[in-house]
Amino acid sequence: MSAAALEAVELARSYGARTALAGLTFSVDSGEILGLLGPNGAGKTTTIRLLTTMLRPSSGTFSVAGVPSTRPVDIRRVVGALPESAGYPEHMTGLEYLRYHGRLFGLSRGDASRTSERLLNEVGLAERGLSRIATYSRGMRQRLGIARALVNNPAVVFLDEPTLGLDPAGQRQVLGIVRDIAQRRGATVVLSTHTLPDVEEVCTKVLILARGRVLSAGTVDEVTRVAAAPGTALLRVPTDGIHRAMGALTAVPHLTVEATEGHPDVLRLSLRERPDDHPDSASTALNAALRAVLLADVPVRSFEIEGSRLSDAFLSMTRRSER
Ligand SMILES: Nc1ncnc2c1ncn2[C@@H]1O[C@H](COP(=O)(O)OP(=O)(O)OP(=O)(O)O)[C@@H](O)[C@H]1O
Repeated sequence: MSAAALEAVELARSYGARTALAGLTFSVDSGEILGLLGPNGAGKTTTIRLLTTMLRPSSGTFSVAGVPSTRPVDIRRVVGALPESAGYPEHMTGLEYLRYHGRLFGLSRGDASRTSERLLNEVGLAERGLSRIATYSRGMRQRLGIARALVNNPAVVFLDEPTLGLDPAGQRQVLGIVRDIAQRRGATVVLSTHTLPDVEEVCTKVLILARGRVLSAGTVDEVTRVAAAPGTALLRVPTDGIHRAMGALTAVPHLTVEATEGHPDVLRLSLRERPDDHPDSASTALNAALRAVLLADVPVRSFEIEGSRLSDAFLSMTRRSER
């Protein structure tokens, strides 16, 4: 059995004729935080539901902490999950809620109480453990949901959009907890989100899905470098040189030149087609563009290559997958 905390091999799921997930293969180690990204309908929730055994795969296998997917009851013992829209019993206190879930996992009364108090502390709810959940804010509910997902001391924790709808302070708190889960507990976290800055901030790895397929996987740096790599650039020249610059750029192959709204001195250069997806080919075309403008004696005020952030990578890859 593999040493990875979480491993999937050719995992697929269809709903009738619709393929929600096709051939998902990846692995993550203990203590890693994997960002699961993708536009609506990409297959993120399906992935989480498969890996937490709420859904059966149409084909493929996976393992969690060495437990194979053929043993779903045992998998449930080693995973924890915060679903996308978790509901809570409003009349219970946070402490009662966690104790109840501890008991469901077979903890003794004493252990369930001790574990619940420790978890309330871990998610910053120690002061509010005796208040009814009805009085909790959205951020407090999310943190309680994360505490619940940790009740069985899982090897892998799945969090579906944990920062959705939280204010910046609430987001910070949740991301701090996510980091602690990985660093202090040594657990693996799978974080499904649309919030790219969250991923850049806490994730060690990223998996980008679109239409049920993997578009890219690797560290944040790798994904950003390969996908977003210099695909567009902003060129600033004196306003009276703009037509000359445009004329010079028409000779550069694979390049689209557009004006930018509200900035008469700025042109956006992008690659019309890519002979291959190698980042160097994009750099070569943009370098040729810059050279052409300089050879036409147009003074270049600035030349900024875009695409060094994960959000650019995400947009460029998901846009390409729509074609
Ligand atoms: N129960 C179902 N029956 C039929 N089709 C489904 C079902 N659940 C999901 N799908 C389809 O499977 C695909 C993947 O959906 P999924 O919910 O996994 O995407 P997602 O990435 O989580 O999207 P979102 O970001 O909107 O939550 C979509 O095309 C969706 O319409």
